[in-house]
Amino acid sequence: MPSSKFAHSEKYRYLNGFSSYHESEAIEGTLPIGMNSPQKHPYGLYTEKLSGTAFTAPRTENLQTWVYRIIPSCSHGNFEPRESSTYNTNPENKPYEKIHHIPNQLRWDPFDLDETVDWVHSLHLVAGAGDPTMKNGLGMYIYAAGKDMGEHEAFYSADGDFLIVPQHGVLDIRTELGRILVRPKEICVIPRGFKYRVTLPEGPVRGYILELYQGQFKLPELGPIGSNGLANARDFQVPVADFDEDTDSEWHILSKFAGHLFQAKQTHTPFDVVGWHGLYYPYKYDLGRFNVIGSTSYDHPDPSIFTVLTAQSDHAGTAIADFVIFPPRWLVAENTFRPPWYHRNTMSEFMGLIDGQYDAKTGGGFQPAGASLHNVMSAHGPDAGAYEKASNADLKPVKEGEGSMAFMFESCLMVGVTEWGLKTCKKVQAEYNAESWQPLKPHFKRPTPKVAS
Ligand SMILES: O=C(O)Cc1cc(O)ccc1O
Ligand SMILES: [Fe+2]
Repeated sequence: MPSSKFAHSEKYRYLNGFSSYHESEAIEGTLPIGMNSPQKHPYGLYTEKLSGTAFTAPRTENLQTWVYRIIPSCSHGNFEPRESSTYNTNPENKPYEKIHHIPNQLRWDPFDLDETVDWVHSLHLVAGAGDPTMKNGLGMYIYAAGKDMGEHEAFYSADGDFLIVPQHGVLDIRTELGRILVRPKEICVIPRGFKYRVTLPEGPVRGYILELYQGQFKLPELGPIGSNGLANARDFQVPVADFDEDTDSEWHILSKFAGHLFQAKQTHTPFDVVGWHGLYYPYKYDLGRFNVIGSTSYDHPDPSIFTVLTAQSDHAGTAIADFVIFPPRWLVAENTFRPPWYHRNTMSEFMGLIDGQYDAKTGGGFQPAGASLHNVMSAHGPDAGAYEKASNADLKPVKEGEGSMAFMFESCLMVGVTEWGLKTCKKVQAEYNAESWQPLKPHFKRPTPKVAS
């Protein structure tokens, strides 16, 4: 259930609605009426447009936002490379970052907190496919930070949309369009290009990110479910305009561009948008508001019923990235093996755990802040302990996963693991398969042949 702690507060105010046309003005009269680009703005603001899709994208896909700001974004010094020998999140950039494509099931112990770095330097690419320069594929990151970004620093990614899944700690994200506070069991999407500054009001943070190099996240179709259910559009929250007037200080704009870090200086804050309107914006969502649908008769349905957001490939029904959650829910299916079935999937499945336990794994090896990857056609399913438990369970209604939240980044692409993900982080569990599935015993009993009478 959604929790009351997610109530509104003064500093963070939101507009409700996914895919809605939104508008917000911090000073009344900022947004021109009946036009976008007045010759002279009444308050002396500059008009600027941020396009999230091609100008000519069909109306159903077209995303853009008009901002009215004190100084336009283009007023800055040249971008220079920063930390060019160490900062690399481009999965195709093989001379710097080796990518391993391996069919083994992989599982990681919880990733460490790192209090020495800020948001920008906290990003570790663990796995990915495709290439941001070709605008195809996705990257999966772990972030772990303990420092606020510099007081006069802002960051943006030109490479893709960030879907941020906090596991520990609170992110205070000041974006060009307004402020967002994100806590564990909430998520946030910062689309390509938006500048933001992350501070940590409650100390160290850790979590997961899916960076989508192509397309956009949408709500999944509901088909026969009807017009409500899963993540409901009105529960997505978009920040309201909130600006500073600062045209004196030196600001550093950090850009993640083709997986590398660049920096430019400017003498004004990028957080100077007095009003905006459009369809392209950052947003957050409280996973506690997800309306879970499940089997009320028999059998375990496909996990697609738990899809919060999907980014489709050009082939309808096949996702470059699905963001799927496993929230607390009632299990009532009769005469049914209730955990996930054993399976092999043409899609790759990267999983993380925000809190609690996941029903397919009893051995304690899949822990909050850890992860697993079951790549294209890599066989997986309940571990031996989970199999024993579920195949002998008394099938009364049970509340599964009270207090827990696992999630999956599912992709149609074969995912490569970075050198950091496979080796440097030192979290890969060598015995994952040996401990999980090799203990599975045969239970086969040949039926006694019928004797002809
Ligand atoms: O493998 C997993 O644990 C994820 C998963 C869950 C489920 O309920 C059905 C299929 C599936 O891949
Ligand atoms: Fe699976």
